[in-house]
Amino acid sequence: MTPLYHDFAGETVVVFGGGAVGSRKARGFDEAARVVVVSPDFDERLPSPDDPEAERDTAIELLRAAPDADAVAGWIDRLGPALAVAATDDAAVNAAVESAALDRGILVNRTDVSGGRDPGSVVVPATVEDEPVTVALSTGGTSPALAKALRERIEAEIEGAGEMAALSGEIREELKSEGIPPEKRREAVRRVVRSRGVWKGLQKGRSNGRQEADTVIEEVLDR
Ligand SMILES: C[C@@]1(CC(=O)O)C2=NC(=C\c3[nH]c(c(CCC(=O)O)c3CC(=O)O)Cc3[nH]c(c(CC(=O)O)c3CCC(=O)O)/C=C3\N/C(=C\2)[C@@H](CCC(=O)O)[C@]3(C)CC(=O)O)/[C@H]1CCC(=O)O
Ligand SMILES: NC(=O)c1ccc[n+]([C@@H]2O[C@H](COP(=O)([O-])OP(=O)(O)OC[C@H]3O[C@@H](n4cnc5c(N)ncnc54)[C@H](O)[C@@H]3O)[C@@H](O)[C@H]2O)c1
Repeated sequence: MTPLYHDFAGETVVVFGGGAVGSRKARGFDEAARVVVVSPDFDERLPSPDDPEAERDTAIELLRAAPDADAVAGWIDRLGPALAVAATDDAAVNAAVESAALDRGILVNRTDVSGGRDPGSVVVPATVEDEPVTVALSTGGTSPALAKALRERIEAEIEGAGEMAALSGEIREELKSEGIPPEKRREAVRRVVRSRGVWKGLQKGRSNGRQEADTVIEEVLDR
């Protein structure tokens, strides 16, 4: 397994099966892509297709249908997804989603199998986000429960990383535009992201973090 971050902007993700797992997958992709869930019934965490009052600010579309294994390929052809998620509780339907997707060169996520995978088959990792920082982790499909437990540890570990990314990114651009030689610039940025003082300062606010960072930078640049 090789981890990659994939941009699904402008793409369609189709999820077969609207139960607990299908619902979690749909909500995991809905910020990035148009998401279509095909299922005879839908988990309560998905907006009801029959409720005129339901909030429509989500990109999730619900299609009420229960295609059998033979009909799955036709649904995939009509919807034209970049990724198909097999999340029904019917192994034959999930297998049909996988083979139809692979035949068409479409990425596929089987939620009901772990371990070895066919080429083109993807695992959805446990994810921690502190924008723009994203940590994704997988146990190679061996132990989803461990992936979740590790994700909870990392959540605490990366607290504040989003602010640090923004600050150090800004400093990097400034030092570049000031014409600081690359070696010095790299050393300054490396020290900033490792500085306990800067991390602590950022907890109090961006300007505190910036002040701490400036001290570190001055030391490196000998100014
Ligand atoms: C990371 C996460 C993302 C997500 O799904 O969104 C995810 N599973 C999560 C949680 C979770 N899933 C399960 C439990 C119950 C405990 C347990 O059984 O272990 C828990 C924990 C819990 O709920 O507490 C059950 C389960 N999961 C799979 C099977 C099928 C099988 O093993 O054959 C079964 C048994 C079903 C059954 O027997 O009924 C399969 C997969 N689940 C994966 C991902 C992929 C491998 C990821 C990796 O490489 O580690 C893979 C292979 C396919 C895929 O879905 O891509 C999400 C964490 C969300 C978070 O961060 O909180
Ligand atoms: N990846 C994971 O994290 C994970 C976790 C638990 C379970 N699972 C596996 O994922 C599968 C789904 O789990 P769940 O808890 O969501 O089950 P569930 O029973 O809550 O949901 C299954 C959904 O699939 C729908 N469905 C059935 N036949 C269909 C068809 N022909 N076309 C479209 N939809 C159809 C059902 O109506 C239901 O809404 C199970 O096979 C289970 O082994 C995976």
